Amino acid sequence: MFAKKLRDCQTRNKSLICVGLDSDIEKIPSQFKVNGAKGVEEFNKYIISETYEYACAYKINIAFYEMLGYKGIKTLENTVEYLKTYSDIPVIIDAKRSDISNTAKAYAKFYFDYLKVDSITINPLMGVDSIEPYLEFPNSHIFALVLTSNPGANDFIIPNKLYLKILEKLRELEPKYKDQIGIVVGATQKEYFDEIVEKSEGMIYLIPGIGSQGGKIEDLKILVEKGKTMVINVSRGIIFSEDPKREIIKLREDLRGLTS
Ligand SMILES: O=C(O)c1cc(=O)[nH]c(=O)n1[C@@H]1O[C@H](COP(=O)(O)O)[C@@H](O)[C@H]1O
Repeated sequence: MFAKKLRDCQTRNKSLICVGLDSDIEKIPSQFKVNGAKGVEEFNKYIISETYEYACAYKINIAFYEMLGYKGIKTLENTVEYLKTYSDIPVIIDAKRSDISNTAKAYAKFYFDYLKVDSITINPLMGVDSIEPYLEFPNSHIFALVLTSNPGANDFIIPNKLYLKILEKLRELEPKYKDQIGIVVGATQKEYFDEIVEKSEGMIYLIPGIGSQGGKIEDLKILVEKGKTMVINVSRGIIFSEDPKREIIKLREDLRGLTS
C-alpha cells in the first residue's frame, strides 16, 4: 500500500524529498550519454546509489524514457526493477494519464500489473470515469493534478478555481478508494495553499516545482505547520547538480529547518 510504504520510508530516511529521475539524455554527463538508453539506466543507478538513504520516494517522468523508443521503455523497466532492490522505497511514475474508461484501464495495466509501481500521476480533467479505472487495481494509488506548478495554471485552473472543483470530486471518490488518492500541488502556488488545505484533509500531497521552477522550500512552511504528509519532488535540481548527494541532504536539512 503506497501510503504506508511512503510513511515508513519517510520515517526511516527522515526525509520528505522525492528524487525525480527526469534523466534527459541530452543533459546527463557525457560518460553516460555515449551509451544511449543504457547510459540513462547507468546514470539512474548512480543517482539512486547516491540518494537512496536520503529520499522518501522516486518519481520517474515517463517522457524522458518514451522519447528513446523501445530501448527507453526497457530502461524505465530496468530502473523500476533496480529501485525494487532498494529496501521498500516507493516508486511513482509521472505519466499524467487520463482517458475514457477502457483505455484508462489499458494504461493502468502497464503501470500496476506490468511495472508494478506504487503510484502514478493522472490528469483528472476528463472526469470521474477517467479516474476510477486507475483505482481499481489492487494496491494502486494515484496523484491527481489539482493545481499545477507551471505558468499555464493561470489559463484555466486558477481563474475558474478548478482546483477546488477537482478536490470536491476527489473527496467524493475517497470513501470508495480509501488511501488511494493523493493530489499534486505546485510549490510555486503558495497563495492558494490555504484554500487547498481546507479541502484536502488526510490527502497526501505531491509537490513539484522546487528549484528549477522557482519554488522554494520556505514556501512550504504552511503545509509543514498544518502537518500535511508531503512528497516534495526535485528533479533537475538534484540529478543534474554537481553533487546529488550533497544537494538532497541540503534540501532535507532546509526542510527540517522549517519545523525548528
Ligand atoms: O505531476 C508532476 O509531477 C508535475 C506537476 C506539475 O504541476 N509540475 C511539475 O513540474 N510536475 C513534474 O515534476 C517534475 C519537476 O521537475 P523539476 O522542475 O526539474 O524539479 C517534472 O517531472 C514535471 O513533469
